Amino acid sequence: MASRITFIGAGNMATAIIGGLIDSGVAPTNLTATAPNSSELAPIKERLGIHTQTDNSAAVSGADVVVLAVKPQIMRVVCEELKDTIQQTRPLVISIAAGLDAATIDQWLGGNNALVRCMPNTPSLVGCGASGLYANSAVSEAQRTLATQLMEAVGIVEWVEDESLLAAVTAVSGSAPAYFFLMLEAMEEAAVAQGLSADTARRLAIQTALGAATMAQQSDKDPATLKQNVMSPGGTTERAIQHMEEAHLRTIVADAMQACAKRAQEMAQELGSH
Ligand SMILES: NC(=O)C1=CN([C@@H]2O[C@H](COP(=O)(O)OP(=O)(O)OC[C@H]3O[C@@H](n4cnc5c(N)ncnc54)[C@H](O)[C@@H]3O)[C@@H](O)[C@H]2O)C=CC1
Ligand SMILES: O=C(O)[C@@H]1CCC=N1
Repeated sequence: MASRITFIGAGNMATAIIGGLIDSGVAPTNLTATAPNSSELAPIKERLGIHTQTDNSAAVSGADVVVLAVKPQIMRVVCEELKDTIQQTRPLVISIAAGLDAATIDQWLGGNNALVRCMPNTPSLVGCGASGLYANSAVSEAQRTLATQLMEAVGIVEWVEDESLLAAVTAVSGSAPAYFFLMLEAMEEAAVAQGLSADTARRLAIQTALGAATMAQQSDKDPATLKQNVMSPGGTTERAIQHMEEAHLRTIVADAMQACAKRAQEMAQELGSH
């Protein structure tokens, strides 16, 4: 991918995508990241070899793709700062902000922009990202392909044609690495309580999560069947799963994902009165 890509914001999500892009073979010199303080940018420049800038407008001039990777709460200010340059240079704009809808961001950027909304996740850093994408009507087929290539460099891509479904994507993949990290935390704590060292417990739990995810990905069997295959009748797993079902784990997960999607919708309303 020879495109010049500028990231506005150089935080957790931007650096995860940048790291994944570089690992996938994108030249660091084609990548620029911005932040208000050069003290935040210096270690990123040093570690990744990308260009860095504290001036957002200067950073977007000459870019083919601009990735808006700041917190939703400051997106408006940032867009207004970029508006004039973007109206002149017309790059493909990709917003990764949770909640904020495409029409709002487009309006903040002066209107008629080719805009993709993307909900990525932090495993992009290790090439195992999962991103949901939505394109507004100004996005060309070539730009859609470019956005797909960009995010496929760091993981899998699923397009949605109904923008409101990005809230569900946020619940099932954008926020979801945290659910699995919570599970790892809880399993480590429980194993330590049963006498294992924290190191041993963590290594075993992480490898098991990786193994289960890899099996689920590679197998032609669904997760329910794979689960059943671990459960010997009258055995240990059956007892553990019975406990989780009786504690309503499915309801807990459903409620948490509902709350997550609802928060994405609330954020759109709070921040995006276009
Ligand atoms: N962290 C995650 O797992 C995910 C985050 N997102 C979205 O990504 C966006 C960024 O989130 P994080 O990376 O977690 O936040 P973060 O706080 O780690 O990064 C924000 C970055 O924006 C920079 N920044 C602040 N003001 C700026 C300005 N005026 N101009 C340029 N840069 C500025 C900060 O210095 C920082 O580098 C958010 O909109 C969030 O909704 C989406 C999916 C997953
Ligand atoms: O928690 C958040 O708001 C962001 C969006 C998805 C993951 N992190």
